[in-house]
Amino acid sequence: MTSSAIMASGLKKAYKDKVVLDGIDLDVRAGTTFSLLGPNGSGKTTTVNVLTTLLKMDSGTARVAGYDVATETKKVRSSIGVTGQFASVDELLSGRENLQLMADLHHLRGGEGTKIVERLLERFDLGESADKRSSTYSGGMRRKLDLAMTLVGRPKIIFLDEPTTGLDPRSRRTMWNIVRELVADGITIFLTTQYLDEADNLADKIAVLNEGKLVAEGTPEQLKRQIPGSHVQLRFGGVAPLDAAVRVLPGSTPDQESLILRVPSDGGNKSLRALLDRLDEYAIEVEEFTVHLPDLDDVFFALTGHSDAKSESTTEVIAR
Ligand SMILES: Nc1ncnc2c1ncn2[C@@H]1O[C@H](COP(=O)(O)OP(=O)(O)OP(=O)(O)O)[C@@H](O)[C@H]1O
Repeated sequence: MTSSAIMASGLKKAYKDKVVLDGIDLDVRAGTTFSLLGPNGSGKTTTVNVLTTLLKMDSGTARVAGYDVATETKKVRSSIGVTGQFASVDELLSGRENLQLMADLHHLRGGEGTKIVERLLERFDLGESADKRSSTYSGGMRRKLDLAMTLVGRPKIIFLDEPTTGLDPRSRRTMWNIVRELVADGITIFLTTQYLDEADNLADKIAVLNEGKLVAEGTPEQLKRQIPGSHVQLRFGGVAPLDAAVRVLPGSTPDQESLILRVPSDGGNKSLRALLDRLDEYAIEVEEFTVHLPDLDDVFFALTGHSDAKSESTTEVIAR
């Protein structure tokens, strides 16, 4: 049976007269990845701070690992791990020393602590640099060490606050794989991110936060289905083939300046083939053929009116 790892109802938080969270409800199933997606300043970190007991909410209720965040802070804290944008790594210490320090803080004495530290160094591929000062580590290594430090306490729920902001694509992928492994081990992940592709790749469920309110919630597929944006773009070498295509492709929208024709399509093989056959039938030459499937970027834009969330495009360009 799946149960809720995190439940929140009517979370509100304001700084003076600035409302930052305006009645947030959350239900995160145990053993899943939940992503809170939102642009800069939308309230993601504030939500994490409330749920991790670092910040008191003004009103509402929240339970994490079954404990009340307002009255059972110690129990909440012992069930969770938190890694933030500002890692808790002590730069003067080596990777091994940082991990050992965490083992000591969790009272893992002697052999047990050492065993866990060695296992984590190996798991996170930090063995070779284990005895180097962590100030010499790359951004990706530091994030990995930070997460490894969190795991020393064997948390059931991990809050990852923008874990890949500022990382290069390779380090991001490594971090994503680590997150997947943690979930496979039964850990619940609460992930905040500004990256649409990150939420798309990792999350079982996404909630979109905008100006302190949840504006949408669902699986990545459910969110994408809300936006009927799929279409094909055809670029022509001149006005004559563009006009000819408009005549034979009903529902299409031409842009005379860029010589681009936008044709509604579900993007499936069958309809793409039919479209190309029709162009061939009328001997209309196309310079470029692009399939645009709606992605979370479209969803995000439609819901928030912002396009400042970052994503890798899912647009496929087929030059003819
Ligand atoms: N201590 C504070 N005092 C006053 N305003 C604050 C405080 N902390 C946060 N805010 C404001 O609350 C809003 C939400 O901030 P928050 O850090 O939760 O957003 P975020 O979605 O995590 O943004 P980012 O992606 O930039 O980290 C912002 O407008 C921020 O300026």
